[in-house]
Amino acid sequence: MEYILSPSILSADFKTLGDDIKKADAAGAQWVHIDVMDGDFVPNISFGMPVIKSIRSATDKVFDVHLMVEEPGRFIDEFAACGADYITVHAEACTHLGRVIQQIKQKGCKVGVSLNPATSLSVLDYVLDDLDMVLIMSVNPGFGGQSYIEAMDQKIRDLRKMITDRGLDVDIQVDGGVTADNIAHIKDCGANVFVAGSAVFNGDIEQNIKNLFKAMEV
Ligand SMILES: O=C(CO)[C@H](O)[C@H](O)COP(=O)(O)O
Ligand SMILES: [Fe+2]
Repeated sequence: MEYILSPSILSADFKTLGDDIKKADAAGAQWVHIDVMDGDFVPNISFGMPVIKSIRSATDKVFDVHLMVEEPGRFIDEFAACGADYITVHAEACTHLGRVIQQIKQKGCKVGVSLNPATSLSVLDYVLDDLDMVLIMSVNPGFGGQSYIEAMDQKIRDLRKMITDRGLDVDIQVDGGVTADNIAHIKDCGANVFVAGSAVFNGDIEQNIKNLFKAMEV
């Protein structure tokens, strides 16, 4: 299984965003996690397509776009056009989740579905076979710098079992409160894609990434 670090630029310094991304890239982080917030699905607003389009020139690493947006099906064409490789939508935000999954696939992007901490895995029952990735939110979405919710350990274990039992190859991404202190434990629970915002961008980016990879023991 491939283990991937996806630094969340929500915690980067926006005045030197391109440089911060280049540092994360040079330190070996495989993906770039891009948090889009609409002020409706979550109580915060971040940034949108023009910023994504602009930073596309800073790196050729995978753009992992996490849409915290109500009815994201309205914007899939635009996010695909500005350089997203993965587009992840929240199950809670989609009236017609199956249709949005197909929209993302039709654009040639990898597709992820995200679940808030209180959302049951059962919403995946009839769509899991169509997915490249499931994003388990380990904080309530909207802000960086929150603490990992321990109850998500069992949810990750249950999801890994569900994927294995069905003989599927679906990545499990964990987002929220991931640090060098808990990343090995989250990996043991069954996750293989790790989002880290404050644990990457607060302080020395290269050293933080080294510490996360070392703790992950890749
Ligand atoms: O989706 C998110 C928030 O809704 C962010 O990706 C996440 O919170 C990362 O920040 P941190 O690692 O500091 O918790
Ligand atoms: Fe995120």
